[in-house]
Amino acid sequence: MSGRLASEYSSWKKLQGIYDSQKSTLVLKDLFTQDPERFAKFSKDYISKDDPSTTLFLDYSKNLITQEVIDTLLGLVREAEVESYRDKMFAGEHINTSEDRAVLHVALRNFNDFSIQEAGADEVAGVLEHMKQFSNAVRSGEWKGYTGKNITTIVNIGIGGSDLGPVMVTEALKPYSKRDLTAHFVSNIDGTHIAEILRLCDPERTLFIIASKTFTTQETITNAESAREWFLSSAGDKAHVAKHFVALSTNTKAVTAFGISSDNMFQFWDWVGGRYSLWSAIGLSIALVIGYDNFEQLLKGAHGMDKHFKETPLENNLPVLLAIIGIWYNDFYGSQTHALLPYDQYLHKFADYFQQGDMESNGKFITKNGHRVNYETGPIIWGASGTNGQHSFYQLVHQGTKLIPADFIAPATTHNPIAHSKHHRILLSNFFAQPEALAFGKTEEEVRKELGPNASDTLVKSKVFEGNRPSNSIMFPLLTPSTLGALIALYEHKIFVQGVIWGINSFDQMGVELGKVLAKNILAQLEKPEDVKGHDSSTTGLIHYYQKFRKE
Ligand SMILES: O=P(O)(O)OC[C@H]1O[C@@H](O)[C@@H](O)[C@@H](O)[C@@H]1O
Repeated sequence: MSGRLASEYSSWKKLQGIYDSQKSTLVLKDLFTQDPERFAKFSKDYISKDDPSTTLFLDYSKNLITQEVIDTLLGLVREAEVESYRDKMFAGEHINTSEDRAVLHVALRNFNDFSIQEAGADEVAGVLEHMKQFSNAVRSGEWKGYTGKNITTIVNIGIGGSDLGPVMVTEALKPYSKRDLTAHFVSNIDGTHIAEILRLCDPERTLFIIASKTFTTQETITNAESAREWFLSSAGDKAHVAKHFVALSTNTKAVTAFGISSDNMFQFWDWVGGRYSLWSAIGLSIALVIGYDNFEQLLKGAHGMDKHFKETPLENNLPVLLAIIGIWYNDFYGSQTHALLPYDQYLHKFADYFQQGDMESNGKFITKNGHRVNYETGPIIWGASGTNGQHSFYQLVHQGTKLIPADFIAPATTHNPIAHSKHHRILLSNFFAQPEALAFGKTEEEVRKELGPNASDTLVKSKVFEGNRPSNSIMFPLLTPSTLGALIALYEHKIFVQGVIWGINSFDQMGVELGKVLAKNILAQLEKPEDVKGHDSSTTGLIHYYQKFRKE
């Protein structure tokens, strides 16, 4: 991050020039015809240096790029000093400047490879050991509830980064889960969420995991208090809380005040951002569900990608490539969104997860130096698992008026090869067909040929696919814990690279604060109409409407 606005870089200006002069010739059909080597040139294999069985394959040939575009985008990466910022992150420098904090999720999965000096980095192994002991004890049945029964249900209570990561990963790695241990996740303050989950729980066999970095988040603390009240209405004695409540937090004081002993607290540190915290104690529910060894594989998979990001030249660096291609569409083509489309049911929460990961990180208009950007920053992230999306929003992706770059993600093999893998072959045939159709479309001539001479012009036109809609394809042999770790770290570092180029701080989240403050003020005014003060007429009117129906 050089301190300048991205638009001031010479490579940015050059990119604008390339876009203006070459836009009409950047046509995928032609680019593929002109260069039979295009796929070989614009695809990369990732093989983990630590564990060669962990691999990913990235095909980025179906993008509106030439070697010149890529080279110029890489020039942007250099001008923005991304490598130096990356090294600062790994060294523990306080690159989260607004909060004066290091950004060290890489330290949580380091396994002694990188030397990191920040306070707390030397405590990571100890917390992992605590997580290992505890998860083994619960899974083996050695840890008993207050009536001497095994734990069969865990309920993670957390929100945002203290929820989405554990939810996504436990879903993604279900084939590795202990099937007789049920995991629930409560996040919403809406009492319906916890009420419906508690209906499924037996107080004698349920473990509540209160996950909150700050331990002050209103939703989490309120849900945790209601869970404790529900538990005590059966257990009676407060001493039993120790067997059924644990906390994952950086705030020992608040955890103890809640009534959870520090023995049952799993620590982490202020340099772990909420949306980067699944690798920390926040991952306890993951370790409980898939077992500690698999959790460690997840960390190791991410560590392999960290090494790749840190050590690989820019032109072969997968997170860098994803980042610059994203910038090309976001800042030059004017794309507003980016779709994540995993063709893997186990990854059905992947887009939700990176919606927070990306949008909370890069949804900012002020640079680290306090200037307003004069370009677009983070895209809107959305998506759903294939093939469901095809029967819903793909219509707009194919024939709508917007350019929506997309990442298609799929495993070559499945954990569920039912019907001799027939399902998986059909799934993959769609995974291959969609990016092809998006890229190459269907011409009027092709449609006419298909429909015959009697087809009306209108019908023919409605069936034309313009094509030239870009996508990346990411494949891997099987969705294993280490592959998932590498895949998540790939996107984390993509977000990092983009943030550095845009000159913003990807690691604070000031934008979520205002809503919290306003809601607290209003909460104090909800009882009586005469208390409702200081609002616009719309907000006042809405609160008065509520007050007509208000019940205890
Ligand atoms: O883990 P706690 O502190 O409860 O925070 C939960 C979430 O709160 C939100 O307001 C954001 O700041 C998120 O980044 C964070 O993950």
